Amino acid sequence: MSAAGESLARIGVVTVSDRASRGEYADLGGPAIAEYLKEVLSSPFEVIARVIPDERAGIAATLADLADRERCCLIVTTGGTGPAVRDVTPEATADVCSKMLPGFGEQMRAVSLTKVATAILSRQTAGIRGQSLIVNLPGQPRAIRECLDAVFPAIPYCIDLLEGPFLTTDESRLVAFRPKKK
Ligand SMILES: Nc1ncnc2c1ncn2[C@@H]1O[C@H](COP(=O)(O)OP(=O)(O)OP(=O)(O)O)[C@@H](O)[C@H]1O
Ligand SMILES: Nc1nc2c(c(=O)[nH]1)N[C@H]1C(S)=C(S)[C@@H](COP(=O)(O)O)O[C@H]1N2
Repeated sequence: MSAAGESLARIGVVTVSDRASRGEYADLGGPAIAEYLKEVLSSPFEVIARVIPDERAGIAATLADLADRERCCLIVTTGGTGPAVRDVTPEATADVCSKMLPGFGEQMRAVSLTKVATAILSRQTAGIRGQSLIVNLPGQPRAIRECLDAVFPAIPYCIDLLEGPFLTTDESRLVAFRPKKK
């Protein structure tokens, strides 16, 4: 609990990139996700960040650890969603989830396609493991904001349904959608 009595949300940020994990280039994706969360969320949260190679078993183990041991209510990945041989983030996500939420990928691709024709190449998806929502984003750092803006309005309510922390947003930046209670 924070000083204000609100529970501190833990959010996992996973960069899946062979080259960033080897230090061949600086990871711009993970910090861009953390920056986005700082801009949009008005409730307290902390980020638990990982940078890992495009290995299916390692990605699955990282996602499971962030969900089960680190108790992250939300885990956002970047990279490894495309058609290349080593792009296996959606498969690793499905490996550890009990339910998939295909609407997230559909919505992110629909919005991204208005910006870039190659958005069709991303197989990005989302799913639930225990009380964690896992959302995939493409590796291009510039895709992060476009994709998160497309789906973030639904994320706080999804986390409510998983009985996680009550996330609030800076409404001058992004309005979260919660159906009215009857
Ligand atoms: N985390 C990152 N930080 C900075 N740039 C990135 C990152 N991930 C990807 N990129 C950039 O976006 C491009 C496309 O991303 P993609 O995930 O397809 O990379 P890749 O070619 O599979 O290589 P790698 O897995 O080594 O990042 C990369 O070639 C790189 O220029
Ligand atoms: N919004 C957005 N979506 C995007 C892109 C982008 O630049 N912006 N890049 C596309 C490209 S070029 C690829 S190959 C796929 C998969 O990228 P990944 O393998 O880095 O996850 O995401 C696509 N989706």
